[in-house]
Amino acid sequence: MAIPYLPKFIASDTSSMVGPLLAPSSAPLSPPIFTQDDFKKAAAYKAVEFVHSGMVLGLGTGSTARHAVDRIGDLLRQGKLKDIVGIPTSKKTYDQAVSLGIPLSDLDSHPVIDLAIDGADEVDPDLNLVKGRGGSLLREKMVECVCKKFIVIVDESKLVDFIGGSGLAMPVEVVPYCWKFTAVRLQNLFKDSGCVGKLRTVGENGEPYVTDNENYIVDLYFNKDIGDLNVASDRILRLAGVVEHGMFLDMATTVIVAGELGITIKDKQ
Ligand SMILES: O=C(CO)[C@H](O)[C@H](O)COP(=O)(O)O
Repeated sequence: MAIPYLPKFIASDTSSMVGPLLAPSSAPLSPPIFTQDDFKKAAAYKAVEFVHSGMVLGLGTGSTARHAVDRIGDLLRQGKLKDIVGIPTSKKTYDQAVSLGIPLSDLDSHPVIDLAIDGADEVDPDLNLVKGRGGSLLREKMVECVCKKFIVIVDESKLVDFIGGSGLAMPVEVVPYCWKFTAVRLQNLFKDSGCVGKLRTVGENGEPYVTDNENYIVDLYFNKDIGDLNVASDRILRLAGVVEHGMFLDMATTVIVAGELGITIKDKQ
């Protein structure tokens, strides 16, 4: 279902609108120009329409999910949502939610989640995802695999023909112990797909990126389709030293895509 009225979903905050949308009505008509962040926000706001008072909510991580968490905070403050409990998927989201006054809990106290809203790095035609380029894949997967509904929010640049199809990383969280050994073993699993594994680093000195769980991330790059994703998933998870990978297979129940043509809602068949 394509809804060709993107501005409708971001109309409550016109500060993010750019170009002719802010121009006076007497200005010459020209096509509105939206930024990628406008699309992220539009998808996020649409997803928050599915949030109801009393829900236990999985709160995603990343620049798209951030808009959804902000919106939930706004609605709580305005009294339009009540009795929400948020389960954050990262320390960053925890901090954001605390700053917005969103009541928080964890999976020990709330093992079943009504709805999770999160971004993704890739979405394939079957709604399989790559997540974790923001580094939070483990907690995201723990939260999102126990939710009744999982809404993924993306701008249209995240749509791919096959997982790995963006040419960007498929992250794997590994224990720091002998990570090089694990990276080589991961790479060897997908030799036929030209797989290259690189340790994710930060800063000028190339220090390893450390996840919220004190692990490292090996980013896998493929130069072609890796085939059966469930087989690939099993092979990765069988390697000692691997904690979790960023393929979220058969988990999304709905994907909301925002782009030049408006918002599209895709439901898992
Ligand atoms: O998986 C994630 C973090 O681990 C993010 O949801 C994913 O990287 C998308 O991020 P963004 O919305 O900033 O593009």
